[in-house]
Amino acid sequence: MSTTSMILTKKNIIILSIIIITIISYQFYITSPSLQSNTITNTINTSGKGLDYTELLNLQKDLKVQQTEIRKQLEILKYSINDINQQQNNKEYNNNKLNDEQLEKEEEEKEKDKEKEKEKLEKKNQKSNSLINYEEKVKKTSKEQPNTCIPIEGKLLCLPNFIVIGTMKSGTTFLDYYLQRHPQIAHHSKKEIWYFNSYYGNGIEWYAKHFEQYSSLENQKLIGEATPFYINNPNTAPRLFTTLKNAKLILLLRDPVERSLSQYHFSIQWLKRNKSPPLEYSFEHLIYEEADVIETCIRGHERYRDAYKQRKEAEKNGEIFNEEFNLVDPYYSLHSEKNWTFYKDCVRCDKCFQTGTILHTSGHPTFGMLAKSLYFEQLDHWLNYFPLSQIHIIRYEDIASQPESVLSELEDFLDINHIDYGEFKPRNVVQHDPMNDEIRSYLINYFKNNNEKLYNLLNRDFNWQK
Ligand SMILES: Nc1ncnc2c1ncn2[C@@H]1O[C@H](COP(=O)(O)OS(=O)(=O)O)[C@@H](OP(=O)(O)O)[C@H]1O
Repeated sequence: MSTTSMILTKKNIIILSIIIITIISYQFYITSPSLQSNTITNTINTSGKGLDYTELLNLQKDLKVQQTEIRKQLEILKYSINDINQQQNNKEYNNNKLNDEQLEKEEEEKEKDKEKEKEKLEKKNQKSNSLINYEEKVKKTSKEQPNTCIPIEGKLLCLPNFIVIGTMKSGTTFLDYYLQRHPQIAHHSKKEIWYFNSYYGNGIEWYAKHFEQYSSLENQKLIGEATPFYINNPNTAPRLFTTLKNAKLILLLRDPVERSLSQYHFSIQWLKRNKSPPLEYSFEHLIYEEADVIETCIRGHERYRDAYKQRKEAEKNGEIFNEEFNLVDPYYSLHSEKNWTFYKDCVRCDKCFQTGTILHTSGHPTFGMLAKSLYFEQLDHWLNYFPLSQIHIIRYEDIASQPESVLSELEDFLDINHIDYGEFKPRNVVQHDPMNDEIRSYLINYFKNNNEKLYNLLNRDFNWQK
């Protein structure tokens, strides 16, 4: 029972008692012998005579009747109070009973929950124990470099222990082709899985299923893949770190001037292959345009950030701000009709102001011909997650000219045997004319600073065009 209803009941009792007492008193007053006796006394006093004996007897009789009546009423009142108290007690009892039952139920449910938690924990422990066992076993069997394996439905799915993270158009297909021929390296279903940049949401099991798996851990091989777009996607490094923080990383870097041109010709082919409209713009046109966008969108980010803030603020206040925003954004009006997400992202979201995000914006294969070649900025971001000692950097020009010695060094890095790969043939070649001198010197100049920074960071001269 709630406190309020208790108070109400007590209040009711008091009110009832007052009413009954009032009624009785009133009755008593009307029939009161004292009232009569007052009259009698008055009579005695005024007449000067006393009452006779019969009158006194009658008075006494009346008094007794009144007394009995009062007693009766009091009895009734007592019963009523008892009754109310009884009812109240019953209610309290019932409520207590209900509370007890509820408490019992809650206790039971708590117990059940505890049991469930216990079961879950036991299952989890069993799982992690089996993982530990597997890992221990793999450690014993594959010497230096244990695979990261996950037990799924009674089977063990093993994940890469090395990943080629970039960069696009730097001989990644060539490298992957020969690594796949090494007997200590497991086969994959395709070179580029795009898990850490695009398909992360598909889950680790999806990723693991792209690699050849072995029933016996004794035969376990090294596992690897090569997605050139990992390096320029800012999400990849943190995702890779949380999933495979011990994976060995391989990065191919090519003279950025040549890399940009290679990407341009790749784009022409890609559009043809995908039956898209052909590229209307020359290499030069796109290079100058992108340089302009990078300058205003990344380097001049403050101006855009302010415009973006203003726009958000206006939207919050229910204002329509597109007109004004477009005025401060020359690229939006210039490129909106092309529907290229590169420019839209640049002017419309603040995440593109982080260096790196704009570098991976997809939507068109020509995007980032310059940006993808700014290696220092990309690597700088990766070094927040992986130590340099974990990243084996290969100069494209070296693998192109002396593949044998480059692969031999890589075998050492991966801790696998040296093998004879036979004859080397270029892979993924796109025939194209060289660039003209004007754009070449523009590009050499464009990449100069960034290249210098890279050389300093790695303490290595890549000897690219100066
Ligand atoms: N052995 C050898 N020697 C010299 N050059 C070679 C070799 N193998 C591949 N290549 C050149 O590498 C370019 C393709 O790089 P990728 O395979 O990384 O491209 S992709 O990002 O996977 O599309 C592509 O460059 P371009 O021809 O300039 O476009 C290939 O010709």
